[in-house]
Amino acid sequence: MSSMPGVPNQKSRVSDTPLEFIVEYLSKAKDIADSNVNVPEELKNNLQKALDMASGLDSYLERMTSQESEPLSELYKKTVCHDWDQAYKEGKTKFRLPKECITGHVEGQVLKMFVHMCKAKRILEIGMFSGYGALSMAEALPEDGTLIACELEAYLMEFVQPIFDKSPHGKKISVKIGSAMDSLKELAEAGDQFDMVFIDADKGNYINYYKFLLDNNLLRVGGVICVDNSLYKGRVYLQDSKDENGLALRDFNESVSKDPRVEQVMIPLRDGITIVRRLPPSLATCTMNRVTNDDVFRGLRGKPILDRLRLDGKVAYVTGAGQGIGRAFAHALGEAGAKVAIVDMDQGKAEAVAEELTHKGIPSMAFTADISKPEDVQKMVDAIVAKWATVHIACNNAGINMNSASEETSLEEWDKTFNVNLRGTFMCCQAAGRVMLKQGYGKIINTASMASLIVPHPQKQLAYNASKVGVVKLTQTLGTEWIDRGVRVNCISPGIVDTPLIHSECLKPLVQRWLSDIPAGRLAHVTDLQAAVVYLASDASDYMTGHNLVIEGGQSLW
Ligand SMILES: C[S@@+](CC[C@H](N)C(=O)[O-])C[C@H]1O[C@@H](n2cnc3c(N)ncnc32)[C@H](O)[C@@H]1O
Repeated sequence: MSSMPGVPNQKSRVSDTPLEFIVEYLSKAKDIADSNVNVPEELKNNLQKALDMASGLDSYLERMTSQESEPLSELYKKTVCHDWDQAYKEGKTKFRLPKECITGHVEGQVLKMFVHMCKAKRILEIGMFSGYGALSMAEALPEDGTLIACELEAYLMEFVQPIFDKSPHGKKISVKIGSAMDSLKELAEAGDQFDMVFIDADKGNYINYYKFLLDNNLLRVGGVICVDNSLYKGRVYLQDSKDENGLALRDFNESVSKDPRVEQVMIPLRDGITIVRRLPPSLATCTMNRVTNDDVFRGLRGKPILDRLRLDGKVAYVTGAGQGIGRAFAHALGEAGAKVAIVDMDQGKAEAVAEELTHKGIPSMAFTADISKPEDVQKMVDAIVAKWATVHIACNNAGINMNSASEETSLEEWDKTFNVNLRGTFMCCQAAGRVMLKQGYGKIINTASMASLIVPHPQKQLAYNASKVGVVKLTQTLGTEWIDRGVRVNCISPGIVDTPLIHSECLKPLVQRWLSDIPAGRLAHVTDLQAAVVYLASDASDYMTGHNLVIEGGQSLW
């Protein structure tokens, strides 16, 4: 943080960290050395170097750390400028609150990083004070994330709320006023659980908070507790220390270091911050507690269910990925960890979507192909194998739909539709399938349609409907023929998807008609289909093959 007029900087606001003490002692030693002619120059020089080294560290950390947000900066300023002694004298606070206990810029950023790194969605803070740590962590929470802050002093709520209200992240925070232990009991009673907890309240109770969190499952397995002040002014390791809080923290640190339920590391940041991670239950405790230690308990191959949906290291392609469903599939596969080749007839669109993925840090490539042409299909698979050595996931999504009354459907329209929708999909299955059969592993996901089950109306689309029934039969046949060689083939049948085109004036009556046929009361969004493609592409669906996964808001049931 750059120092603001009238606002003390980090150096003057923190006066009790081990580093600050070292600076103070070095400074005193240097003064004594300088005033004594008998002290050798070399000793004075070394003292100066040690002093420079120690005193420059905090401000360097400040400068090299990302700037805080405007609301955090305002919160900091408001906190350090507030007369806390006066608030105490006027009976607004039960205790005298020292402004130095604010978490502050660097530590706030560290907490924010932890939230990002452990992808926390639910956070508990014990000891909020003026809300700097709470708002820092809330900034890193996703939109639907929540932070519950426990705070003894009701006055702090009115102090901080106006700034929480100014921040777009303030609404994620709810404050529980009262003794933190009472709040913890309430949360445990309600069966609440947290991904991350920040303990920063009365030091004597740290051990009680910690034990209660673990004994009552308030911290999920794999979750972390960040403990502030774990170095407590250095008192935890100075043998002659009599400081009550220092001794409490020393006992606390000892207890944590002996607790087999966790692993921990102490970081010498400011007054010390310990990161404690709750470990999965050990085999020994499983046997003791008569737990059935099988794949269900441990997760297949040790992976919890959401990890089994990950596609890390997988190579995928999606045809028709330049827009609509294909684009949504490509993003979903990439977000789940796969490298994705964006295949489309339109080079510009393929490149634009590949660029979107690159922007999100997903390895991708653009490839132009007309999947009704055998040579294009083979070149597509060859190009992907040349770049990424293999294909694990083939998403054959490209398709066309032309409307005409059946008695007027031309052979040209019929052939064109079948050439893309069925013949093209078959050629893609075959070209990708050959690579997959050779390596004994593959996931093919074809895009069929709800039209494979019902006859969508009132529009007339015979060739499309018939071609999509063909895609389902193609899927069922390949799915059963190839499964014993590690290749699963499934298809997704979307209902009517909401696209910009559908909103044109002339299609309005048609949309009204469709809506009355859909139990879900709305058209499908491309995002409704994303989880399905990830599931079918992942190892979680290994026992599923030849399946037609229908996602149509219930339309085919009416
Ligand atoms: C070190 S400050 C917290 C700083 C804060 N985490 C931040 O980010 O700036 C400690 C806070 O804990 C609160 N506190 C102390 N004892 C408490 C208790 N038993 N229950 C709840 N809050 C408590 C104090 O009122 C004070 O606001």
